[in-house]
Amino acid sequence: MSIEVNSVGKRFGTFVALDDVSLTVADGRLTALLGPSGGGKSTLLRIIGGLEQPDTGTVRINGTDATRIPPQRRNVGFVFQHYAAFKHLSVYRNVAFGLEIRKRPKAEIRERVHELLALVHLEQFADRLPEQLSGGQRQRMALARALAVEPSVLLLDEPFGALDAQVRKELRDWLRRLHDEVHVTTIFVTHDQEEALEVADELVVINHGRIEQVGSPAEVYDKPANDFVMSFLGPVTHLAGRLVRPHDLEIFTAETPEAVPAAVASLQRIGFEVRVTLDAGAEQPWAQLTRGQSEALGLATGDRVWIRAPR
Ligand SMILES: Nc1ncnc2c1ncn2[C@@H]1O[C@H](COP(=O)(O)OP(=O)(O)OP(=O)(O)O)[C@@H](O)[C@H]1O
Repeated sequence: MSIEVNSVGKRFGTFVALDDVSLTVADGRLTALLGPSGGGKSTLLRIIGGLEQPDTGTVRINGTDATRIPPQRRNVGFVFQHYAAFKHLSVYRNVAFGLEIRKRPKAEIRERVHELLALVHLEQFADRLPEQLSGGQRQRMALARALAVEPSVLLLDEPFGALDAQVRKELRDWLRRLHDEVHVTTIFVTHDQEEALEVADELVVINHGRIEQVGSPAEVYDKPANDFVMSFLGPVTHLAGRLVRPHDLEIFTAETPEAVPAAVASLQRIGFEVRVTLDAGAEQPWAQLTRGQSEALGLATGDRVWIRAPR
């Protein structure tokens, strides 16, 4: 189902959490709300889900004005960072819960729950209690539970936020594949640019209660609307007063048109990359090279080089 947010404003006291936010999410998309902490991502997600009321503006779900409809009647599924499972119920019963309270036939529930547990790769854990699962498995159970009642919209608020880096990475891949199978319109909140770039069809960059840019991961990364988006989406450095991606900065060992002279201040090897800090007088930009590039240039500390930002 499509979602239309129209001129939504929200204040907490005098603090403006959302300032005239408008956004359209197309049916079946996986959209990331990305931005720094406190920017208003969760507030926007909660307004879409009906957990929070906007002061101004409207939310339409599949063309219908849902602004005053309570969350339980919006047909949305939620997953939060700290998922509140029923501790005394098995994984199976946790996933079945929404169907049981809707008084669906037992056989239908059994079939649906097994289907969902297979989808999230938790079939063999059906009889365990939530506390007997790892953090990543618990979040997968949370997703199965949210999907059980066939929501039109899935809202995820930092669903992998509390997990370690390795598990987060696995769950990202998994969420992407799950979405390719299920196609439910999904909005997820993250402050992690890599997570957003990797998983989402569309990014919505939010800062200080405003949308800075909406676009595909490639558009937002390659054509940032402003310096904020550019800095937030990846590392940046300064050359000739401009923001430049360190991996776009070109280094030459001979004088080159449009390149400015600099000295190699330091070389630092970090995994597969080499960071070259340069001294260009007023500015100290840094470049990110592969080991191969660095070796081909034969750079050493103190060398005189010429550096250029891409056009
Ligand atoms: N119920 C509330 N009462 C008062 N202030 C609130 C309330 N909810 C949110 N805020 C404030 O609104 C701002 C936006 O919060 P929100 O949770 O939407 O940001 P966020 O971008 O999701 O950040 P985070 O990633 O840290 O959750 C924050 O400054 C927050 O302190």
